[in-house]
Amino acid sequence: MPTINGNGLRDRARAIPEAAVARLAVYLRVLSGMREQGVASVSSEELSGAAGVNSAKLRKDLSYIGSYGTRGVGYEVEVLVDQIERVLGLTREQSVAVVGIGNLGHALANYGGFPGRGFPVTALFDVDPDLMGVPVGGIPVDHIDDIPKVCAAREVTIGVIATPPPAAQAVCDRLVQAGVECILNFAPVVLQVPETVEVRKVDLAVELQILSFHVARRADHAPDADATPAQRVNGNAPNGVVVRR
Ligand SMILES: NC(=O)c1ccc[n+]([C@@H]2O[C@H](COP(=O)([O-])OP(=O)(O)OC[C@H]3O[C@@H](n4cnc5c(N)ncnc54)[C@H](O)[C@@H]3O)[C@@H](O)[C@H]2O)c1
Repeated sequence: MPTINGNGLRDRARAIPEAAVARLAVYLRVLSGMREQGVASVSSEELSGAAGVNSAKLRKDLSYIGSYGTRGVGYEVEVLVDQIERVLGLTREQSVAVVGIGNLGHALANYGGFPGRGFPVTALFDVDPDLMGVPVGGIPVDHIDDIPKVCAAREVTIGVIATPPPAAQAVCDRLVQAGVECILNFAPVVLQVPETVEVRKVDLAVELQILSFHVARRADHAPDADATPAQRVNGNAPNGVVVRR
């Protein structure tokens, strides 16, 4: 199985489309589970089925990182995990700070799934006096004035913003001034950052709208397009006639 490393890997990583990067992260999650179960090799069909993408797309995605598999054997799980981790920059842990410890911040801080994926939450910040020093998920909440000191001491590389929208830009500026170069923003605002800083925005409402679009489009193309979803599930058209499939 051809592999690439060093500069070659970094050059290739720069050329990978954003959507493929997101799928590589999904393959990594699936492959890590397989590795835990002692699976040594996996076919592209098995991996694509488990990841929920078609196998042609999977092979194309893996070709971006120079992994083509072996006919009749497939991909070596251990090797593929290592390659994807290196392309995604996961060879060292990324320490995460969450700012805004309200409903969302509490959920993120208490979620136990991040450390195992290489993203331990190590710092929490808020402005609410009642929260200062209170442990959430085992980590005491600090005031945002302490962002520079705490982020430096805990080597924070990723800042998660879970504040109300009006506070998000100022919080982002503080994180950037503290040397944090990756921001995951949950607040529904567009953040201004220097070119050296990467921002990803999470908006569940947008995801729901995309789902809604797909459902609506599928319904438009269905033979019983005028039926309600319940009628389609039951096989009944609006006029009470049973639809045959
Ligand atoms: N992206 C999504 O899908 C999604 C989903 C839910 C919520 N949100 C967004 O996440 C944010 C948080 O939502 P929530 O329900 O947890 O709100 P919340 O009101 O429960 O919590 C907000 C927290 O931020 C703190 N805060 C306020 N100003 C601050 C500042 N300047 N610095 C640091 N902390 C500050 C508050 O004290 C509070 O603890 C909102 O912007 C909301 O719109 C996004």
